[in-house]
Amino acid sequence: MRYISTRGSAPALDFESVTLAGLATDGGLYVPEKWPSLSQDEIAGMAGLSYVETAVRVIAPFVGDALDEDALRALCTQAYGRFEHDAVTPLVQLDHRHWLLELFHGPTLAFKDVALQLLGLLFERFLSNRDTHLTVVGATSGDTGSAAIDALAGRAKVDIFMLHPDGRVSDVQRRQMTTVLAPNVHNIAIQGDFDQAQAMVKAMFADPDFSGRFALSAVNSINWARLMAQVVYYFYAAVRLGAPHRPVAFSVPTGNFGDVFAGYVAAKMGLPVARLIVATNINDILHRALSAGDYSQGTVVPTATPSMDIQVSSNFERLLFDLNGRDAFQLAESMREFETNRAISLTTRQREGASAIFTSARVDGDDMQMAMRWACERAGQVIDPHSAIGLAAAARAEDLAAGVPIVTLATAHPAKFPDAVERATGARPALPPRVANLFEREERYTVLPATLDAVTAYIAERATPRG
Ligand SMILES: Cc1ncc(COP(=O)(O)O)c(C=O)c1O
Ligand SMILES: N[C@@H](CCOP(=O)(O)O)C(=O)O
Repeated sequence: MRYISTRGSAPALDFESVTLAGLATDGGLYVPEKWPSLSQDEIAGMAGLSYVETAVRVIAPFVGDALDEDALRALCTQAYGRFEHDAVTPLVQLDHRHWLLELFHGPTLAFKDVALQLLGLLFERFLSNRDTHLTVVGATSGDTGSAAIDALAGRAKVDIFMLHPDGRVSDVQRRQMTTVLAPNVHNIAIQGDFDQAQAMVKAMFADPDFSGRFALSAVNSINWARLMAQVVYYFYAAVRLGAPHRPVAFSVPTGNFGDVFAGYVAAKMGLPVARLIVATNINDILHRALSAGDYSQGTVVPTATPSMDIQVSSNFERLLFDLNGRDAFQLAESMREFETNRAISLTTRQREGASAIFTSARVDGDDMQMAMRWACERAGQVIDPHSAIGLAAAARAEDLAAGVPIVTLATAHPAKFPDAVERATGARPALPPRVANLFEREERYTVLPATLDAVTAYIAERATPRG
């Protein structure tokens, strides 16, 4: 399998190189040259398989000869062995139509663990044969940071520098990052928002001097391997609900468009996905783009769903590329226009292609709270505010054919957002035992202004040059 950049002027790479590279050198995002497909029989053959075996079948076409099947199985077994639920990502029924796909049973209690536990192991394996020291730079609105730090803390040949928006993540999210004191972990709180942090990360990749001195890599969903690992749970859930003989819809709380793009990839591979519902909070660039073709950056408004407080959704570029006939020249033009004007309009072709599978909904704080209360009172489930945005959007999908189950992705454990959960339901969720002493641990992080100079100087002083 080869990977090409959405902007067309970076070299095509194999799986190992694309995993280590993260972002393409032309500023684009890597996608497989061709979507692999699984036949209806192959999908039917996933019935009853464990999560690990499902992962091996879904991931194998993407890794090519970088890993043989036994090696892939060993990595998946190790990665998902750290999850606290035997099913890894269990399905929970809410009523006759609605289901929750619980993605938060990993070490840091959010869906990011599903991909990052595997990515940490892939980095280790691919670095073991190379004389390279990796400098991972990442941006987080709360969950990617802790999951990536857990996956990489203490590993040889890699340093991680994680930027989070100062004061705009929950206390649990911040402490999950800042109490990891391994010497290769560097937490930076920037005095700005997530979009500024993400823009700085991309600028570091685009700076030939900086990226020439350090072997940069990414743990955000700009890294293809992140999305690849997330495709698995769409198959796992849909097969349990009757796929390939029955189509299934998914409602996905969305920020950077990574999780829901993984659902699009599953559909491209042959999974019968009836619909992908893109659920945003009031930071609604994706809802405006999908409902009106208006992809224009607004100001980020802090909400009770901080992980979705994003107004530039990196992975939307992957969708725009695919929907416009993979025309890299046109896409690069559009992205240049976006970088200059902070706005683009979707082409008719892109809008029509998107509407064949995506719908979207903007969910405000009141509707989010109502969904949390509904889940608690009617279905006995305490859910986190991000998952509630997804559930509220799912409840609006009244036009879906009868008999199509709607699976809402439950992206974080409610205990990561105890204040918001308590406000909505009156119940304060306790931290699970694996993180119970979080508030007693020492924290370490550095606050920096949201300027590229300040952040690159900080990193350059501490990072190890490429080998
Ligand atoms: C809890 C939670 N829900 C939803 C999202 C949105 O996911 P994505 O950025 O992949 O759209 C995030 C952050 O990414 C998150 O941390
Ligand atoms: N919500 C995310 C933002 C970064 O998204 P990613 O999926 O691209 O890493 C977070 O929790 O950090």
